[in-house]
Amino acid sequence: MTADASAITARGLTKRYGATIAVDGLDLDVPEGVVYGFLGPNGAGKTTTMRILTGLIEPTSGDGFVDGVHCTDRASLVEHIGLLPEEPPLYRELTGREQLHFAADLRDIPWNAVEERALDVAESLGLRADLDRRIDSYSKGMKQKTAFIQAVAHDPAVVFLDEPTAGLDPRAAKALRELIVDLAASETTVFLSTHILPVVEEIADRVGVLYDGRLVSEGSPDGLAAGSADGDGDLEDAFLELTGDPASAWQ
Ligand SMILES: Nc1ncnc2c1ncn2[C@@H]1O[C@H](COP(=O)(O)OP(=O)(O)OP(=O)(O)O)[C@@H](O)[C@H]1O
Repeated sequence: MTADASAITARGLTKRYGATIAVDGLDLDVPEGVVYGFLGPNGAGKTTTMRILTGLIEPTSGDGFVDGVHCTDRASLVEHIGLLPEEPPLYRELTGREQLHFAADLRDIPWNAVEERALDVAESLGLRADLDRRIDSYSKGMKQKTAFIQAVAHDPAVVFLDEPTAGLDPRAAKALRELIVDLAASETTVFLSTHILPVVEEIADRVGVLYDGRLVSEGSPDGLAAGSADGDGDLEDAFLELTGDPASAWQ
């Protein structure tokens, strides 16, 4: 199979853990320069999908391409992608600035090639003044900001974000949403996994809903909401209908 023009393509992507099928024959086509909201209930397979597409684990079968690079070609993939995982890997004994240097080094990118962009993002998130403090003195939100900067500083073609606003105060969360929209406006593709549906309604161009490892619906946030049973529901109504019986959903 060859890559096509999509930023992200998956064909029959499958991941099994023993008897558990975490991702089950997933087909995806994410166009370039969009914010793609990747939704699904706990255990649906979102993290597993992102781990496959970012080369952290290999699929059991099927293919995935990101910016034209096969997901098992980890060495090539690294310059094309940025990843903010659920539990960001940060070295507590480094300062924020040293951590960002280190992340650039890992990609073989000189710090001066990413410095301006990294500092701009730090400024937008209100972290710039704290960059010379050690990470072990950072709050949860400050660590999250550092991890986000680390994911985007090298200007990758595709950024994978897992709950990027976790731990951020309302001002920082707003700034981060604006940064995500700016990324897409500059042709970066943002693959956004979150349970915060209003964020998806606000900033996603397309939404895919995963359930039991399968894509059960895809479209614009408005399109999905309009597809809910009464036709005038919101994304939450559509999500609950697509992923279980809304009458039995916890209120
Ligand atoms: N390393 C692993 N070993 C065994 N099972 C796993 C492993 N990783 C994930 N799973 C299983 O795969 C399924 C999908 O998990 P995954 O973490 O991808 O879901 P998720 O959609 O990201 O969930 P959440 O919203 O809770 O983060 C779950 O049944 C989970 O228990």
